[in-house]
Amino acid sequence: MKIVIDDKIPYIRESIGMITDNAVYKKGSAIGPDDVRDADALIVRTRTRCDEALLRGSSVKFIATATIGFDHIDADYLRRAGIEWMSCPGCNAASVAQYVRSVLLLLKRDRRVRLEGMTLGIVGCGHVGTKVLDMARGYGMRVLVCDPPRQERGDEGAFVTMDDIERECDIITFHVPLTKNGAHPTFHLADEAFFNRLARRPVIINTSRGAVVDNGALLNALIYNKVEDAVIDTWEHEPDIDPKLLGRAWIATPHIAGYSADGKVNADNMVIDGLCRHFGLRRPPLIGPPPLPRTFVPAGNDDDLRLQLYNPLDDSARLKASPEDFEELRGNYPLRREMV
Ligand SMILES: NC(=O)C1=CN([C@@H]2O[C@H](COP(=O)(O)OP(=O)(O)OC[C@H]3O[C@@H](n4cnc5c(N)ncnc54)[C@H](O)[C@@H]3O)[C@@H](O)[C@H]2O)C=CC1
Ligand SMILES: O=C(O)C(=O)[C@H](O)COP(=O)(O)O
Repeated sequence: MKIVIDDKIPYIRESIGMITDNAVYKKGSAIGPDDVRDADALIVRTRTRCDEALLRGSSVKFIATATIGFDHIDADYLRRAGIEWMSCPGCNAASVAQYVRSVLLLLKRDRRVRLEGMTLGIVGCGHVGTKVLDMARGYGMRVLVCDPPRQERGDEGAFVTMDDIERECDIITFHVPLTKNGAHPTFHLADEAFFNRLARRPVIINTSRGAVVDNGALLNALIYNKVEDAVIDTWEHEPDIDPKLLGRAWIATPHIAGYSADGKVNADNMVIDGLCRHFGLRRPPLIGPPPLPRTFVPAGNDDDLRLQLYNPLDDSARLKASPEDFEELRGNYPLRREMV
């Protein structure tokens, strides 16, 4: 069985080696029709667009993306082509929540913000948003949740409109998938009109997908003081990000909010499960995350410990110093642990 695999999926090689001796590892953005023509399965990240241009005429029967987001998968084409596919729902949700928690702790420590006095708006409350909700409530924050699809399904919980988010929030964080169709598309959900309606000069956090926020409109909102600050992990046109927006953002990271070792291992295990189920194979043993480095010595109170485990300002400094290395910074990322 031939499996083509993105070469930046960590920890997976040993398990794949127990499944096939014909695994081809390649840079995600370089995987092309010639690579997949005679393949049975494809294991990708967000850097491989899986559509007709890649797959027409190939023998691929199964695709797994080791990510939560799947806007790089052309699901309609795969259905028509009879190719089964899977993503990894929730795999790195705790990692993204860790990122947002660290941002809140930096606001508290470095900006002297009293979290108990703040209103946080969560736009999109699925795997990630729910973890952010629990965490923010734990800090005594008032939290407003906008999630029209869940509200329409009659899910439990109090939901608000985007108008409420715009009017009442001091911090707004986006956790939606990138969609262009359907009843509630998220492409440019935060556009110029959104920024013009903001009442409280909030901090904007985007760890979802770059194009959920119109980056040009966000830049103008920063320039004209409509927002207090921006924390940007996901960018329009990655890796060619807007240098002006990079310069203005308080925290600017290269799409690594989900890059915990724990999240990567979760994704690997889900992918291996799906692959073995699809092809009726015996499952190799579960993969586990690596231990924390011996040099890690916990110090201080709970806030200090959490910032010691992960401080996004470190990633931000690296990206600001060399934005041209956006993909390298991701590809060679020192994966963090979510907890001790
Ligand atoms: N920066 C990073 O490293 C990572 C980014 N992500 C991104 O975060 C997104 C969210 O992840 P999850 O929470 O796991 O997804 P999820 O699918 O569990 O939750 C998304 C939520 O957004 C809601 N939603 C959809 N359209 C909406 C709209 N127009 N307005 C408000 N809510 C809307 C859905 O009803 C759902 O509850 C992913 O789709 C992915 O693009 C995910 C993991 C890592
Ligand atoms: O899971 C997702 O969705 C993400 O955005 C990942 O955390 C990052 O994607 P890749 O770097 O693995 O493509």
